[in-house]
Amino acid sequence: MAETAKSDNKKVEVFENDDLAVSLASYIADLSDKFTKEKGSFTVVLSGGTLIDNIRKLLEPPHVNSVDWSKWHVFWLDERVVPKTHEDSNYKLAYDGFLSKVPIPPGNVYAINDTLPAEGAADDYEACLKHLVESKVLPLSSATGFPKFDLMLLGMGPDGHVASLFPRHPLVKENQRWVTFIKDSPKPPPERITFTFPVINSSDYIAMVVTSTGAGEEHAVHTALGASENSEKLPVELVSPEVELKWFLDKEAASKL
Ligand SMILES: O=C(O)[C@H](O)[C@@H](O)[C@H](O)[C@H](O)COP(=O)(O)O
Repeated sequence: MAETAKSDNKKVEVFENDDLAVSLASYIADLSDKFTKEKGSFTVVLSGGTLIDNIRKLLEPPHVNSVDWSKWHVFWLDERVVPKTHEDSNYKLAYDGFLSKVPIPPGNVYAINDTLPAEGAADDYEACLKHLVESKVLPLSSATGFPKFDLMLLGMGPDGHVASLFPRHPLVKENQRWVTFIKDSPKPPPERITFTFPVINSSDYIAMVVTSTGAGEEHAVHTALGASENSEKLPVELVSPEVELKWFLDKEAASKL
């Protein structure tokens, strides 16, 4: 389990078996503790996909009892435009697998408005973030002017996408909006809302969690962390938070490094 500092704020760790989930839970719990002590709250952004399963160890001792869940504020990096009860909903995935099992105040869980079409849902989520800036739950980054989250938990698709920001899609370059929408996502379902890169990169900490699904994640990991010569960067290569980017890789995802 060698740790390699790839640059000043980037760390890469490779794990076997359950070690990834154990280490990721400790990482999240430590940051929860740090931010709760420093500012009385912890703002966490979830992804869909395999991420919720990978944070499962937070539901076990010691973390389930020691984390101050009442201080958590939970957001989504991206969400599918479907009802919250739908099998494709990232909210449902997180609720069933995580949120229903910890005492986070329901008012601190910021889900998409699932009664709106994609464009309206993105506007609504951005308005929700603006309200939280006004009420001082979210600060603005002094470096970028975009909202600053404490920790974002990212997954990565085999094509190198993060959130719902896909390779060669114009949304990758969006630099005004905080939250935007996509109606032609190459990964189904097609309609989603997503945080934009300026918001992603204004966060303090990002955990990039990649566990192989057998779909070829190791190639995008190699492009992002190996000696890639590609001129056009994959979305995952554009991730650059303000304090620390930490990669959690399983052996298969790291097999081409
Ligand atoms: O709504 C989604 O599809 C997810 O939020 C998505 O952005 C996910 O994080 C990546 O696609 C990685 O997915 P896996 O973890 O399943 O590889």
